[in-house]
Amino acid sequence: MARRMALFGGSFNPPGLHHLRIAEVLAREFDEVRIVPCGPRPDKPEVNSVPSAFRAALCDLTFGCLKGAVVDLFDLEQDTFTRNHALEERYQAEAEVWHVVGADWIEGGAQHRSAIHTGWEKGPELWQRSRFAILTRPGHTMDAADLPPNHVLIPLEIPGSSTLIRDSLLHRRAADHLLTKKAHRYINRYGLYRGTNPATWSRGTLEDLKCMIQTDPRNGKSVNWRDKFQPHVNEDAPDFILTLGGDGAMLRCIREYWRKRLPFFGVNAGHVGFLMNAPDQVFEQSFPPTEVIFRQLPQIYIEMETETGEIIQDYAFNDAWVERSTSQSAWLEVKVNGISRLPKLVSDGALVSTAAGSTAYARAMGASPLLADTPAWLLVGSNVLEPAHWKSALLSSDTSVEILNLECDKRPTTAYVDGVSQGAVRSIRARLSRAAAVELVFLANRDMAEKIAGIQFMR
Ligand SMILES: Nc1ncnc2c1ncn2[C@@H]1O[C@H](COP(=O)(O)OP(=O)(O)OP(=O)(O)O)[C@@H](O)[C@H]1O
Ligand SMILES: O=C(O)c1ccc[n+]([C@@H]2O[C@H](COP(=O)([O-])O)[C@@H](O)[C@H]2O)c1
Repeated sequence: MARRMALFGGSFNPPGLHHLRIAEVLAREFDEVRIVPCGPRPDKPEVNSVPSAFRAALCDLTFGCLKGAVVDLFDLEQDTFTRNHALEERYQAEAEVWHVVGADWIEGGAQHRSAIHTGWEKGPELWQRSRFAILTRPGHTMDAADLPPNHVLIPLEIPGSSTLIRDSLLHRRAADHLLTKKAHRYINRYGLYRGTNPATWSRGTLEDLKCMIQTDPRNGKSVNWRDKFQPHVNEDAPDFILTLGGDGAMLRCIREYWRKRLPFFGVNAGHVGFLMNAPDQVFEQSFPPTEVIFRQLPQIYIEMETETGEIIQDYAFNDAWVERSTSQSAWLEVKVNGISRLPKLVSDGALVSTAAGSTAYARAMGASPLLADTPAWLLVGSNVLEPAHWKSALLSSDTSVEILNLECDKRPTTAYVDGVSQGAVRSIRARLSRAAAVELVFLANRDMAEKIAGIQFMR
């Protein structure tokens, strides 16, 4: 029998407990539930009220632990709305696709006047030929004559809507019974849906919370520290991730676990530890610390074109770069927002870095470090021969950058993402991600801002 996929699209603005309950029922009925939060949509302008990165995190936080559920962040990352007919085409090679909709979408179906007929692209055609999983919904009576030809009925009595959640949050009414605990905590941290601009950092606490621990097996100090923190571990339901090691260990940990959307609290067992907290300060107070600062930091979204023309996507927390693979210097072209700004860059390579990563390789290559919440990122050349004296550029958050190898055969280049080799590439395209962000946590009096001050004023 074919694998059956429930395609559960929606604005999930925000995703609530009602959505999770629905997804749990779907996960019992289908082999997979593919959850697709939509990007900007002409029929739902309110989805733009909260930046996509927050909506993406909330979807991961709400559905991430549900077995059989997969959250597809494509639309949020690409800032688009993929219509259901296109989603069906995208997924049909993987499974038999069933479009999930609430009963509100099929009212008037018998007269070919349902919202699917009138509001979906190719609606009438899909109505006839596609498969639908119809959810009964309190407040919406369902007439059997309105059902589409190929359907399964999922009888539910789950009250709730995102409109109600948004309204409760806006008017400062309790919403904890409408959201998962993790999503509620996250919404409060960044002041989402309050009618004001969301924050990118906030003060808070880790007190009484449980963690999962990641150590660096090659770092004895980090492995020895594990026992100290063992009483605070709950591997099954952690509230934050405790990383013991250096910045490299933190980068590896972020690469592996960022989709858990849990805050990362690092304790430095390495050298620089820019992404980490200092061990003496952590050990001198109770654990988990009562006063901390949470910072939501964007990742870089990267598309790399390999030598065979394949496009590979990835995310970088600190930086991504292209480097010469042989003794020949690299000849690169750099385009910014599609405009060729450096038609021929002769160098060892070129790097893009987030503000959070600006204290690492970007700084070593001569760029100024940026405060972590600077709404900007960096492009930096490595050992630049031509154009003489060009070193780096500060980029605004909505800038896209393309680095192209002008002589792939004679002067091959390799790409690196957060220090991990991605093999030979012809080009990379990069911009700040709209869907991938990471939360780092610092002791309140030793936050990242304080560390930057230390670098800038040589302390
Ligand atoms: N309580 C519910 N019972 C059954 N179906 C629901 C319920 N809430 C939402 N749905 C269905 O889930 C899908 C995604 O919903 P969506 O994200 O738009 O949620 P919503 O809570 O209805 O949002 P909003 O209130 O912003 O319109 C839609 O097909 C919708 O009909
Ligand atoms: O395909 C379309 O043109 C189309 C237009 C509007 C809505 N939809 C789908 O309808 C579903 C429910 O949407 P909503 O508004 O309740 O979030 C969801 O899967 C959307 O992708 C689809």
